Amino acid sequence: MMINKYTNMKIGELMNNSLISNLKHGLIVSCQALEQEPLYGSAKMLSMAMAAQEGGAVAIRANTPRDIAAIKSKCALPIIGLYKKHYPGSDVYITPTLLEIKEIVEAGADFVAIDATMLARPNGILLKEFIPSIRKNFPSTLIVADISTFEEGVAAMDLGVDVVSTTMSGYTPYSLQQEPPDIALVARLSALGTTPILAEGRIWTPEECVACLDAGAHAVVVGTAITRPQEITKKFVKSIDHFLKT
Ligand SMILES: CC(=O)N[C@H](C=O)[C@@H](O)[C@H](O)[C@H](O)COP(=O)(O)O
Repeated sequence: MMINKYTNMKIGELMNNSLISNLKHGLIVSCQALEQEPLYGSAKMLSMAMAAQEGGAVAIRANTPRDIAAIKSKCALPIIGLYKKHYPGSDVYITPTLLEIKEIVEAGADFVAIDATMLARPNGILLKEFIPSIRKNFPSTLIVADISTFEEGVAAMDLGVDVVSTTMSGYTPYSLQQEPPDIALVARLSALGTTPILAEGRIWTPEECVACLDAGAHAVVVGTAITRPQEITKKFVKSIDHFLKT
C-alpha cells in the first residue's frame, strides 16, 4: 500500500473523509456555461444543478463564485468549485491563483479544482508552492488536481492533493489528443491506489461512464453531454447530415 507523501496517509485513511467517500462510484455533473454560451447565467446553472440532483448525481462541478453561490443556496449536493480566469503570460486558466481560491471557497465550494499541469503558472508560482499555500490558507478545503498526463497525476499525488481528475487530458499541447475519453489514463492512475481518481473529459455515454469505473475511477464527471444543449444538438445534426450524405 502506497502512502501519500504530503498527508502521510494511506488511501483508506483519505477515504475516511466522508465528502470523498460519498462520491464513490457516483456521477458528478459539471454545470458550466461561459459568457458566450446560450445558457450563461447563475439561475440557469442552478436549474441544471437541481436537475442533476433530481437525476441522482452525487456532486456538482461549477465555475465562478456567482454560479457556486447560486447552486449552494438551493442544491444539497457538494460542490467542486473552480474559477476560470486568464492571466497574461500563462496558459493556466482553472483556478490559477489564491485569489480565485478564496472567492470560490467563500462562495461555498467544498472542493477546489485547480490546474495541476506543468504549464507555467501566473507570476512564476510553482505547483509545489501553490498547493501548500492552499493548505495553509484554506485548511478545510479539499483539493482536486486537474491533470493531463500520468506524470502530472503522480506529481500532484506526491504534493498531497485529495483527488486527481483527468480533466486536462487532450487540452495541453503535450497530452494525448483524441476524441474519446482518456480511459487508459484513468486506469494507470487508479492502479497506483494512492489517491482517488475522477474520470473527466469528453465522456458522452453511460457505457463510457461504466468503462471509467471499471478502469478504477472513484467517480465520473460529465459536463457537456448533460449541460451544453448546443453541443448535444450538434451531435444529432451531425448524425443526420452523415445519414443524408451516405
Ligand atoms: C478542459 C476544460 O477546460 N474543462 C472544463 C473544466 O472544468 C470544462 O469545460 C468541462 O466541461 C469539464 O471538464 C467536463 O468535461 P466535459 O464537458 O468534456 O464532459
